[in-house]
Amino acid sequence: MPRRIGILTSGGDCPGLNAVIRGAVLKGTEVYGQEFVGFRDGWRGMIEADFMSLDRTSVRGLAKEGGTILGTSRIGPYRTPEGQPDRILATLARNGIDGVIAIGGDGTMRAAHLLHADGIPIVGVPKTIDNDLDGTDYSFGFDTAVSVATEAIDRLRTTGNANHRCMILEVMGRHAGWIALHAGTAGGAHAILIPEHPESLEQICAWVTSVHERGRSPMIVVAEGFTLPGMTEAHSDRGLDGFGRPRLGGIAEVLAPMIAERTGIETRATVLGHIQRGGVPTSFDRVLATRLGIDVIELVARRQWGRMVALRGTDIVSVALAELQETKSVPPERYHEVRVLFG
Ligand SMILES: Nc1ncnc2c1ncn2[C@@H]1O[C@H](COP(=O)(O)OP(=O)(O)OP(=O)(O)O)[C@@H](O)[C@H]1O
Ligand SMILES: O=P(O)(O)OC[C@H]1O[C@](O)(CO)[C@@H](O)[C@@H]1O
Ligand SMILES: [Mg+2]
Repeated sequence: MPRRIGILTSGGDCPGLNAVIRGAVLKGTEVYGQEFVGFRDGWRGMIEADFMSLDRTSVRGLAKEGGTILGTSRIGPYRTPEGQPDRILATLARNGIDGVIAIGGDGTMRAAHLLHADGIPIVGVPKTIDNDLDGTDYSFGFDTAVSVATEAIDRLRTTGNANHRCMILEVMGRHAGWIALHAGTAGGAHAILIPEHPESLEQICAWVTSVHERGRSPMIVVAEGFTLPGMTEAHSDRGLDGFGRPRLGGIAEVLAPMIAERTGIETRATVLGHIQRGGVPTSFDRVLATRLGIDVIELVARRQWGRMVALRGTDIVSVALAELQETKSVPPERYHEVRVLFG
């Protein structure tokens, strides 16, 4: 039975991370008598042996807290001499750590898979507001982000209607438009634009015009990774993230003047940004995160390294990290199901 376990949170933060940590620590300490440490700032803490002790007291009241008490980062393994697997194994052994629980998104799970293949005892817990992680029906954080984005749509509608304007809300979603799809559907958007399904400017303007002609304020929801035909990459003018990828954001500001010019309708853009990632998790996300935290301890107890806990229907199951596909995209039929309501 692994006795001392290290936990880390990696990638963007996400409401529910603390609930996972609490669920895992409570189950592990109370049921299996395990001891826990928390690596600070994701993989960095594991690589540099920068960790804090996690006991029952340190996770008290955490189910409802946003962010992560451990901190997170996009600093990863393999990039420095200390980040090589043999050095990581030696660091873990030196500190008496028998296994690692990595809570993160698709990137974190890819890194965990590589580390497992290189001999590191590691299991995964899926998190991401983007809901783009394969292998799990939903990831916690998504429901919270959708709630925040839906409220933003409701608010933009009243000001849009008062001023007879077209309103555009930009939400997160680098490769997948799940937040846009769900929030846009919940908020009754007149068009939803997602990375998986390009729409032409002509089509977008036709929807906007038809809504305006009915005397309503057109409401468009766009995911940050959406591209117009002819754009080779998602809009980015904010430099690179900690892993060297372009930081997205701002496509709504690009679209607004184009739509205004073509339709003659005054158009305003709002970029929701990190507001959708902060704050308290919804009760759905608290329950999902807590269950994943509880159940990942079973993987650890049975030394089922190289696996990730996941939601399948209403059950928590586990899947091999090796079997995860690149991105869980919005399927065409899910998009076309709501597209018939656009305009
Ligand atoms: N293929 C990879 N090889 C090695 N390390 C990786 C790999 N992919 C990701 N990582 C490491 O894991 C970190 C977390 O991944 P990433 O930044 O993609 O966030 P994520 O876990 O997908 O979460 P989210 O997308 O929700 O923010 C990266 O910043 C990087 O340090
Ligand atoms: O500003 P940061 O922390 O790099 O995060 C932005 C990215 O994080 C995500 O929200 C995933 O958490 C992506 O949709 C977005 O591109
Ligand atoms: Mg990701």
